[in-house]
Amino acid sequence: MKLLTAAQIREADAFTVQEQNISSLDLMERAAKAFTGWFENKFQPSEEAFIFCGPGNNGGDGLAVARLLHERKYKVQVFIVGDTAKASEDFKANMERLPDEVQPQKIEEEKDIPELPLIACVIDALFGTGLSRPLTGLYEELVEQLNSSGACITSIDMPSGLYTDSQTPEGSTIIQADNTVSFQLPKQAFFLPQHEEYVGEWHVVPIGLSEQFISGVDTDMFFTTRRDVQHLLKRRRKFSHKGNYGHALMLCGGYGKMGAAVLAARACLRSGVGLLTIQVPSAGYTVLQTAVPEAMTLTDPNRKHLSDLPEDIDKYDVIGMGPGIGTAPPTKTAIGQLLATSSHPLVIDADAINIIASSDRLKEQLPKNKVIFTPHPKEFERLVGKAKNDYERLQRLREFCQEHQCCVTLKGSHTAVGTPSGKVYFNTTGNSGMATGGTGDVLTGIITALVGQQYDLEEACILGVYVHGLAGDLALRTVGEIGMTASDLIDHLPKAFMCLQQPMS
Ligand SMILES: NC(=O)C1=CN([C@@H]2O[C@H](COP(=O)(O)OP(=O)(O)OC[C@H]3O[C@@H](n4cnc5c(N)ncnc54)[C@H](OP(=O)(O)O)[C@@H]3O)[C@@H](O)[C@H]2O)[C@@H](O)CC1
Ligand SMILES: Nc1ncnc2c1ncn2[C@@H]1O[C@H](COP(=O)(O)OP(=O)(O)O)[C@@H](O)[C@H]1O
Ligand SMILES: [K+]
Repeated sequence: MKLLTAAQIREADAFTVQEQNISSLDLMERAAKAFTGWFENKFQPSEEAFIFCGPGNNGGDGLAVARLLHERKYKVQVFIVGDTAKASEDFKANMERLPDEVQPQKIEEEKDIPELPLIACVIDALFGTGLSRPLTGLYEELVEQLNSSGACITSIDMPSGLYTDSQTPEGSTIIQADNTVSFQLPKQAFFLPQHEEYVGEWHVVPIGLSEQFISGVDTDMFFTTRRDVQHLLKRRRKFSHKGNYGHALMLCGGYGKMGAAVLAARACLRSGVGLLTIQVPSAGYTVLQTAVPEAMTLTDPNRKHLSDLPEDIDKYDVIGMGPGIGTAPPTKTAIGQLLATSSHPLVIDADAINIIASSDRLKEQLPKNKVIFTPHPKEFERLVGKAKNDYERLQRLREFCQEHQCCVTLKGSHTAVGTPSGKVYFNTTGNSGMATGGTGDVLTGIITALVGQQYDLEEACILGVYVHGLAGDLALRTVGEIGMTASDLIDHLPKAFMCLQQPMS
C-alpha cells in the first residue's frame, strides 16, 4: 500500500470531494464519524473527553467529534486555540453545528489553559497534516502542559506538532500521544523509530478517499499489508520434488556462535527450501548434524571460524551468510573471494556485512542485482555512515540500494526494505518480543530460502520480513513478549505461511 505525503493527502481529499460529488464538510463528517467509532470502542461514556481544537480542518474534526460524542452521551469539554476569524470554512460550519450544551471555551492566553483532572482523556485536534512550521507561543505552552499532565492523549490524524513526511526541526514541541487515529492511510512519520514517543500506537480508520486517486498517485514509499504479500506466495506443484525448490548454501556459525547457524538453518528449512547445505567451522559439525538433521553439513578446514568456500560452490541456487561468522582475517579473505567469483544471489547478514562495510574494495566488488543485505541499524551505519536522523537514514538506504543495485532490509520495529529502484517498503508485522538475540539469524534463513525458491530479491525481502514478523505475532499469542525467543519464531513459521495461504475474508 502506498504512503502519501501531506501534499498528496490534500490532493486526495480534493479529488475525493469532486469524484464523489460531496462537500469537504461531508468528508470532514465522515472523518469525524470514523474517529468517533474508534473512540467509542476504546473509551466509555463515563470518561469525560477534553477536546483541544486548532484553527484548521484538524480543529474542525475536533468540533465534529465533540458533537458526535455528545450525541452518544459522552461528557465533552471543548477548547479552541487560535484566531477563529481566520479559521477554515468547515471549522466554522462545525462551530455552528455544536449543540448549546457544548459551548467551547477559548484559550487566548496561558491562564486560559485548563487544569485537567488526574486521569483525563484528551483529544488532540490542534494540527494535522496542514502543520507548516513548528509550534510556538500559546500552542507550544499548551502542548507542553498536556504532555506533562499525565492525561491519556488521542491525536486526530497526526500528533500535533509533528511533520507528516519530513524532519520536524530539532527542539520542536510535539504532542506525545498514547494513540494516533489516522484517516485512510498511516502517515510516513509513523514508521520512524524517532517518533515513537509522539505517535504512540497508531490506528487507521477508513474515510472513503478515492481509490482511483490513490492507485494513480506516484510514490516511492509503501507499507506492506497482508493483501500485498499474499499474492506473492508461490504455489507448490503436485508433482514437484525437492529439486524444484532450490538448493541453498549457508555459511554461518563460529566457535561459541554455532547457535546462529542452527537458527538460520532451521528457519531456512521452515521456509520451504528444497535442500539446504550448511558449512560451519569444524567444531560445529556434531552440533549441526544433531540440531538440524534435515540439513547437509560441510565443515570448514578451520575449527573455529569460516576460512574457505566449498569446492562445488556453483551448484547452489543462493548463498546466505554471516550469522555468527566473526571477522577473523581468513573469514574476510573467504568473503572477498566469494564476492569476486560468485554469480549467485547472496543474502548477506551480520559479520558478513561488517566485513564488507570495512572495505571499500569489497563494496565496489558487490555484484549488481544479486545482493540482499539484512543489517540492523548499527550494521547499516557501518555500511553507509552515521545519519543525523531517521529521514537521513532512509535517504542513505535509497541511495545505497540504487548505487549498488541491491536490496537492503534495514531491521527494526517497522523494518524498511530498500530496493534498487529507490523504493522503500515498511513492514507492519512483528512486536517487541522479537527484540532478542537470534531473531535476525532467523530472518536470514527465511530470506535465503525464498531466494532459493526463485522469488526475486525484492519479493523475497518484502515477503520474508512480513512472514518473520507474522511468526512473531503468532508466537506472541502463545508465549507472550517477555518469554519469546528466536526459536519460538521458527516454531511459528509454518503457521505464518499457512495464514498467508488462507484467502482473506
Ligand atoms: N481537507 C479535507 O477535506 C479533510 C481534512 N481533514 C482533516 O484536516 C486536517 C488537515 O487540515 P488543514 O489542511 O486545514 O491543516 P491543519 O492540520 O488543521 O492545520 C492548518 C492550520 O493551522 C495553521 N498552522 C499550520 N502550522 C501552524 C503552526 N505551527 N502554528 C500555528 N498555526 C499553524 C494554518 O494556517 P497558516 O497560519 O499556516 O496560514 C492552518 O490554519 C487533516 O489532518 C485532517 O485532520 C479531515 O477532516 C478529512 C477531510
Ligand atoms: N520492537 C520490535 N518490533 C518488531 N520487530 C523487532 C523489534 N525488535 C527487533 N525486531 C526484529 O528482530 C530482528 C532482530 O534482528 P538482529 O538485531 O539482527 O538480531 P540478531 O543479530 O540477534 O539475530 C529484526 O528482524 C527486527 O526487525
Ligand atoms: K492532531
